[in-house]
Amino acid sequence: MAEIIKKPKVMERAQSEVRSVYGNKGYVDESELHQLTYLKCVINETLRLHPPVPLLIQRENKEPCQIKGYQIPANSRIIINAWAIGRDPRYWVDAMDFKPERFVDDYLIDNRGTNFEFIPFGGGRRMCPGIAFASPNMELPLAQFLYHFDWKLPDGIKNDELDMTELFGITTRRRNHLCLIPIIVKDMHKDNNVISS
Ligand code: HEM
Repeated sequence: MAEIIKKPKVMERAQSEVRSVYGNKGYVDESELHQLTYLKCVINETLRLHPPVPLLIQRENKEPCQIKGYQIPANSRIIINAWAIGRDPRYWVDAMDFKPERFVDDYLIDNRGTNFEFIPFGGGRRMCPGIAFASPNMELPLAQFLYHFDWKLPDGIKNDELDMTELFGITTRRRNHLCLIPIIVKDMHKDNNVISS
């Protein structure tokens, strides 16, 4: 929500996708989530710039090995910086910009650990087993937010001035709560009487 409130065009495209897929149904459920292809790109782009587990889980190598000329002795503790990889200009055009379209254009980049430039859930045999549970749990609430409400920033805050500072740790989160104003879209509910007034 923080990234898309800063980019009105992204907000507009994501909202229009959710609203056209769910139409006058009056609510968003799991049944059509597979059709929200742009929304999935928004989530992937968010995971690229803000991976919740930025350093994955540490690995230890049993055998010595060599990677790109570096000798790695046995029993080294190896930390993989997924956060930095997701922002590396060698792998990403306009690396610091929030552009969900990059995943539309290059849809073959997925988040399942096969594209090493994008590993928000890690990779290999210890990658996150919760991915199938996590994905709809991000998609569903975000789609509901975008279907039922228009959103604006509180008075006095401009899009490009929104504080995006993060607190780093084993997991990463915003330093300050995101404060947004929801404006309910009543037309969405007219056939279903979800809103009584
Ligand atoms: C957006 C949500 C989530 C993200 C970004 C995420 C990310 C990750 C990452 C990066 C790892 C380390 C993988 C590696 O080092 O290769 C991990 C491990 C793990 N995750 Fe998640 N995770 C999420 C949600 C979940 C959920 C919902 C569950 C459980 C229902 C879960 C369960 C686990 C477990 C058990 C591990 C340890 C796996 C192992 O060491 O074998 N995660 N996760």
